[in-house]
Amino acid sequence: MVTGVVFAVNGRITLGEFMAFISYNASLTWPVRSLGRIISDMSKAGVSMERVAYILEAEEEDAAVKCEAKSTDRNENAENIVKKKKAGQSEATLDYKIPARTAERTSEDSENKGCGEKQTLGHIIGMKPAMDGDICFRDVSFSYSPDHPVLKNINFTIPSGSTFAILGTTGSGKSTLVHLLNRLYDLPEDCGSITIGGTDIRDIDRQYLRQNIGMVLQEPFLFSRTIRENIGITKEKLLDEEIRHAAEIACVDESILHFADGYDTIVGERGVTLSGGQKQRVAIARMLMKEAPILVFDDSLSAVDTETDNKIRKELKKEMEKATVIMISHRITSLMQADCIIVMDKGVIQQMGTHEELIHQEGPYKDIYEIQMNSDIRLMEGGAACE
Ligand SMILES: Nc1ncnc2c1ncn2[C@@H]1O[C@H](COP(=O)(O)OP(=O)(O)OP(=O)(O)O)[C@@H](O)[C@H]1O
Repeated sequence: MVTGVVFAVNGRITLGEFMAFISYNASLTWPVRSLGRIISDMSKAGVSMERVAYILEAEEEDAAVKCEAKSTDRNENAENIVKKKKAGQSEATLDYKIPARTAERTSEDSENKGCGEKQTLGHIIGMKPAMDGDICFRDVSFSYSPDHPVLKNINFTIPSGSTFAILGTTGSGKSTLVHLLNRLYDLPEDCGSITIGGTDIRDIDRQYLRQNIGMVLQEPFLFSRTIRENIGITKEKLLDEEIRHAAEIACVDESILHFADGYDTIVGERGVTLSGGQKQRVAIARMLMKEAPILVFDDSLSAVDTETDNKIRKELKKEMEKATVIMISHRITSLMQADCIIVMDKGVIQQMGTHEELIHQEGPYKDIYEIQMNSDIRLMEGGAACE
C-alpha cells in the first residue's frame, strides 16, 4: 500500500490504478485468509458426517414381531394373543405358553455375541406382562466375542421390592448383567434365561421392558437443554412440582437453585458445565420421573460424597418403597444395606449374602470392607489433624 502511494504520488501509476489495486487486494485477502478456516471446518464436518452416518447406518433393533415363528405351536399362540387382544384382554393376563424358540439370528451382531455356540432368537411376540415380579437369572452365560466369556453360569433371584447389590472387580461383568436385563444385548437361546415375574425377557416387548427399567449409568448423558427439560425428558407435560420433587430426592435441588437461571439453566457447552456428581444426581432425578418398578444404579453415585450418597439412598428408599432396586457399586457403604449382595470376579459369583453374613466370611467382601473402613478411618484422622 505504501509503495502504491509512493508510485501514485510520483506519477508512475494513476490514482485509478492505485484504487483498483487496493480493491482487488482486499477482495483477495479475505478469501485466502478464510481458506485455512474452511479447511479446518471441512475436516470437522467430515468427522461429524462419519458420526451421523454411523447412527443412520446402525442396524435397527429387531422389532418384537419381526421373526416369523417356525413352529405351528408358536403361530397358534400368536393367533390366540391377537384374538384375545381384539377381545380387549390385556397381555398380562393372557394364558400364553412360551413355545420352543427356533428362529435363527440373522444379524451380524448376533453372530458375534453369545456364549460361544450357534444362537437362536426367540422374541417372537412382544409381551407386556406386569413388571413387578421377581427377577431371575438362570444359568446365564454371555460373551461379546466367542473367545472371551464375560459371564459364566450366573444364578440368582431378586425378589420383587428388594434391593440387590453387585460388587466386584473391574471388568468382572457387573454392567453386562444389567445390559442383558434391559436387552441392550439379547441373551442367546442356549445361554440360560432371565425372567421377570416368570416371563422370559426375550418375549417381552423391548420398548415396554425399557420403559419399566429406570437406569442411571456412571457417566450419564445430559442433553444440551435446560435442567428442567433434562429431568422431565420422559414426561410429555413438565410439571414444576414433580421436577423439583425428583430433584430434592436426588439431593440436587439446592445446587440447581444456586445457578442464576435455576431450573432454566442450559446444560453443556452453551451453558453451565455440571460437575460429575451434579450430572449423576440430575440423571437420578430424571430416572425418578419415569416411576419404573425396576431401578438400576450402575455405579451412579461414584462421583457423590459418602454423606450425600447415604442421604440419596435413604430418600430413594422412602420414595420408591415398592421398586426392585439393583445397585452396582465399588463402595461398600453404598450397598451394605441391600437385602442381598453378590461379589463378582471374572464373570462368576464368588460370594452371595447380606452384609452381616459376608463380613463374617473369609473372602473378598471382608477384605474390601476392611480396606475401605481403614482408609475411611485414616481420612477422618487426617481431617481431624488438619483441624
Ligand atoms: N460392548 C462391548 N463389547 C465388547 N466387550 C465388552 C463390551 N462391554 C464390555 N465388554 C467387556 O466385557 C467385560 C465385562 O465388562 P463390564 O462392563 O460388564 O464390567 P464391569 O464389572 O461393569 O466393570 P467396571 O467395574 O469397570 O464398570 C470387560 O472385559 C469388558 O472389556
